[in-house]
Amino acid sequence: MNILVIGTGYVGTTTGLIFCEMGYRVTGLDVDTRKIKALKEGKLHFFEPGMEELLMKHHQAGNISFTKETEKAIKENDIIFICVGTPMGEDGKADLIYVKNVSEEIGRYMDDYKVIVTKSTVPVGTAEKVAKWIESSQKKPISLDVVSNPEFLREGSALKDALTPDRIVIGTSSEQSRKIMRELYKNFHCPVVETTPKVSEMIKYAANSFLALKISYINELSRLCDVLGINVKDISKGIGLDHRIGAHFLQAGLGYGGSCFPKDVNAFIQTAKQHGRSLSILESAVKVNEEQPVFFLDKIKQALGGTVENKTLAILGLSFKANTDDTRESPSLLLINKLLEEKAIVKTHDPVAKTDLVPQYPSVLEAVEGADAIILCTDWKEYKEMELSALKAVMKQPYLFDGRNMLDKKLVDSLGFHYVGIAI
Ligand SMILES: NC(=O)c1ccc[n+]([C@@H]2O[C@H](COP(=O)([O-])OP(=O)(O)OC[C@H]3O[C@@H](n4cnc5c(N)ncnc54)[C@H](O)[C@@H]3O)[C@@H](O)[C@H]2O)c1
Ligand SMILES: O=c1ccn([C@@H]2O[C@H](COP(=O)(O)OP(=O)(O)O[C@H]3O[C@H](CO)[C@@H](O)[C@H](O)[C@H]3O)[C@@H](O)[C@H]2O)c(=O)[nH]1
Repeated sequence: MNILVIGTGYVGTTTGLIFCEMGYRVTGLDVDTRKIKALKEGKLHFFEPGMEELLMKHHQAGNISFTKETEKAIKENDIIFICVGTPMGEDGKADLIYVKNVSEEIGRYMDDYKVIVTKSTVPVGTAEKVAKWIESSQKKPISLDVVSNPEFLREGSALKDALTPDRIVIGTSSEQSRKIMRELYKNFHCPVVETTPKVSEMIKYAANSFLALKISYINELSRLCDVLGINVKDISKGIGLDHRIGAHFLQAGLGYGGSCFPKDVNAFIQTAKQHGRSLSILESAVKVNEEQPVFFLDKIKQALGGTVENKTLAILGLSFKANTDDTRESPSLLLINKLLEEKAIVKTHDPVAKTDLVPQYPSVLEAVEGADAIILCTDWKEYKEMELSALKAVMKQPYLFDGRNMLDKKLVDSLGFHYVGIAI
């Protein structure tokens, strides 16, 4: 069985590589010339720990190849994973244009039975649409099955998440494709949920939304903790030890960002609306998430005498979380824009992510030089290990705002800083 992944972004590339690890021959197809050129040389076009090494290994062994030749790639492969983007449309719904385009290409070029697997995060009912799009562009009827097999990897730990997942969800109504999917995943040691495409599609949205909800819950609690003089970390620990609640995704901060939670929570809300129902609990989670950077900005202004105008502020961290260069929906960029609106002078640093919004410096020391305050926005390990005394020596004022609650307040204060976290 040969595997084709369509879309060589985070999900497509990871999916391709994990199946190489399982002994399959994989082709990656993309319309982006720059990405394909890099991948063909064994180079990764995004930052993800450990992935470039694995790519090089399978590239050199001849297990993975990359192409822009759609027709040939579709004809030569039996199992096709759709891994294209499903960004948020203007109405908050998932925009399925890339999935539709790919489906029509598959229909146009397939010449024997194929299993089409949607790895992209797609709304309930999309598997049926994909089948219709494919069938309506076939020159003559050729059988196919569409399987929903959502991806649960996190950026920054993509390989580990994809190679050792908590579960695999396979949604199909055909016995033939179920057998093929079982065979594909036979060497994974985790529970496999076999279900219908609709259930599978909904599981993905329900999981992401639940995690986003957990984050918004602790973030809203953090605002109450702030006025009550309670350290929110003590609350996270105290409730997280209850196994029914669990300690994960209870870190208060600047709010969730990234290419998934914001768009998926919104799309799920829209799915409910389309069917005459509401997901009001998720609407609240979105509102809390939008308010959280504003809450933090107010704390910053309060500490700096009521305004940030003409203050030099060093933003540390641009990516939406550590270990990725992805800045999509990053709370850091949101905060930078708000600070610029309030006429602050903003400088920045990130170990890998880039921005054109404000001057970016190659070292933390250069970024904080002459600053009135450091604002920590991303939980990079190197920011936890910064030589704070050396930074203080080059700053105008020693303010440190920790938007990720990642430093030890007592220690930072003892070095002469004025430390402000999120309810800490
Ligand atoms: N990024 C994540 O951590 C993650 C995790 C789980 C699920 N997902 C979901 O997986 C999907 C893909 O996410 P991503 O982050 O990998 O997206 P991405 O934007 O990084 O990559 C998508 C790729 O698809 C390519 N593409 C678009 N149209 C194409 C076509 N007609 N033919 C060939 N290639 C085409 C694009 O050029 C791009 O390289 C989304 O639905 C997303 O919600 C993402
Ligand atoms: O306690 C926490 C945990 C996370 N975050 C933030 O939440 C966002 C998302 O983080 P994370 O979930 O680790 O990253 P993603 O790579 O976006 O992964 C999510 O989105 C993917 C795409 O759908 C799913 O596959 C993953 O299972 C899901 O965790 C980031 O801004 C984090 O800083 C917090 O603020 N507090």
